[in-house]
Amino acid sequence: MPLKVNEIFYSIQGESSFIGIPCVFVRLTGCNLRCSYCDTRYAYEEGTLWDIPDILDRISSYHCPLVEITGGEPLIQKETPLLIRDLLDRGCHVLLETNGSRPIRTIDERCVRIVDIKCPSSGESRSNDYRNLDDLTGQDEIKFVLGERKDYEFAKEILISRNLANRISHPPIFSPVTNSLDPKKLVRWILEDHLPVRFQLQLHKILWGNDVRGV
Ligand SMILES: C[S@@+](CC[C@H](N)C(=O)[O-])C[C@H]1O[C@@H](n2cnc3c(N)ncnc32)[C@H](O)[C@@H]1O
Ligand SMILES: Nc1nc2[nH]cc(C(=O)O)c2c(=O)[nH]1
Ligand code: SF4
Ligand SMILES: [Mg+2]
Repeated sequence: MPLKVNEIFYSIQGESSFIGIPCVFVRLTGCNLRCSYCDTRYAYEEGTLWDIPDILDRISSYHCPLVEITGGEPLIQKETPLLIRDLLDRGCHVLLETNGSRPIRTIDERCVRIVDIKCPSSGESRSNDYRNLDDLTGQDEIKFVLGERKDYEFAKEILISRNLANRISHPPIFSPVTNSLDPKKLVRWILEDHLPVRFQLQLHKILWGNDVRGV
């Protein structure tokens, strides 16, 4: 069965602990959520059907060992676990960016699963499936994208009550919604509360601008 693909491109990883490393991105079409701040609405519908061998060929043409599967929401397509397993079997280092509403346990543990926990201002915080937290391996990553103070309080509460910093080897990531929450404000809050998190900005947007696709 084919996968619906929005875009495949080669860029600098702009998020996660892999920030700054060359990476091939496979952006899959379709999403089950509608976050208020989503910067990838063009991936909700647009895309073409690709067989897995053709995706693998395109990826290998970039001669890059790091591959990220993103979207849209990658876990709503049935074939995504197979694509990821095939990439891992070929020796790729694979990252999965997921909204955390679908079970990550369907994905090979050799893959780094980057799980977003949606905050109130996204309008999708009821979609979080917290059972995913029990399935994290040490190399997986957790991320909060924050639009306002209420989101920060929400993320802080989950961080502490669910002991997130001790479930994974990298610090959980706190990022501001780009061009919405003042990044300096977020940094001040983190420092005031001495939170064991990693503040992060979307590097690709700093480099190339906000609405540029394929970067
Ligand atoms: C476009 S989503 C695709 C993967 C998956 N649907 C998810 O939400 O994690 C990739 C990442 O971009 C983040 N993101 C989307 N719009 C953003 C914005 N305006 N500012 C900052 N981060 C944003 C999401 O929270 C997510 O961590
Ligand atoms: N350069 C770059 N890095 C990214 N990291 C995660 C992205 C995503 O949209 O999931 C992304 C993206 O769209 N571009
Ligand atoms: S889950 Fe990801 S792709 Fe879907 S609407 Fe939210 S940010 Fe956009
Ligand atoms: Mg993006």
